[in-house]
Amino acid sequence: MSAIVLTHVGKEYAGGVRALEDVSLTVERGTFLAVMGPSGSGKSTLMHCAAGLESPTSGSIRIDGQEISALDETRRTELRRERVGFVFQAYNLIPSLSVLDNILLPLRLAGRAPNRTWLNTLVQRVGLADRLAHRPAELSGGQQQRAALVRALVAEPAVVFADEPTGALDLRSAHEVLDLLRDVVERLNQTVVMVTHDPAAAARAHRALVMADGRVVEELDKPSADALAGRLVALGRG
Ligand SMILES: Nc1ncnc2c1ncn2[C@@H]1O[C@H](COP(=O)(O)OP(=O)(O)OP(=O)(O)O)[C@@H](O)[C@H]1O
Repeated sequence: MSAIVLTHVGKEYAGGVRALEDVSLTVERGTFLAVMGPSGSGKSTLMHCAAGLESPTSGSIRIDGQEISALDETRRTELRRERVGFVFQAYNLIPSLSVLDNILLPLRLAGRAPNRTWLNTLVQRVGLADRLAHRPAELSGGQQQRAALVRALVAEPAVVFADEPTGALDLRSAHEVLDLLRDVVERLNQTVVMVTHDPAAAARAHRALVMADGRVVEELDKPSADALAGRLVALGRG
C-alpha cells in the first residue's frame, strides 16, 4: 500500500486563488521526497492537503490507504494524530516542559502509551539520551530540531511531513537533521515528505518534485543540487 496517493487534487482558497491544480502524486513507503518550487507555487498547500490539515476542493487523497477527503473534521483529526507526524521550522517545543515531556505530549493528547523501546532507540540514535530532563532552551538549535523529529517519529506515523526542517539551522545541524531523516527512511522504512527551498537539502532526498503555479512541473529521481538549482533558476524565481 502506498503511503500517500493524490489523484487530481485541486485547492481553491476563498477569493479565488487556485493554489493547486490537478495534482496527482504517489509516494511509496520508505521514500524520502523533497518538494521544491518558487514562493507561492503551492508547496505548503500540497503538504497541508496531503497531511489532512486542509481539505482539497477537488480530487482524492489517501493516506496509508485511507481516503481523507471523505472524512469529517473529527475523523480527519484522529487520522492525523494516528498516522501523520509533523516537523516544522519553528520546532513548537513547549518551553516549560522537559524535552521528554515535549516528545511524549502528542501521544499523551491522543491517549496512547509510547513504545518505550522505540523511544529509547530514537533518543539514542539522535544523541539526546542525556538531554531528556532539560528544557528546550537549554538545547542547541540542532538538538531542538532533533527533539521535534523524535516527537514526530515516536508515534510511528505512516508519514512524516517536514516543512523547511533545516531552514533555521547552521550547516552542521542541518546535515545532522538531513542525515537523520534519510536514515529513518532507509533503515526504518519511514516515509518523509520535506518542503525546502534549499537544493542541497533536497538533494539528500530520493526524489524531488518541483512545483510552479500550483502544478507539479518536474519530478527528479536521485536529484542533484545542481540539477535542482538549474530547474529553479529556469522557473525564474529560484
Ligand atoms: N489561507 C489562504 N487563503 C488564501 N490564499 C492562500 C492561503 N494560503 C495560501 N494561499 C495562496 O495560495 C498560493 C500557494 O501558497 P503556498 O503557501 O502553498 O505556496 P508555497 O509554495 O508554500 O510558498 P512559500 O515558499 O512562500 O512558502 C499562494 O498564491 C498563496 O498566496
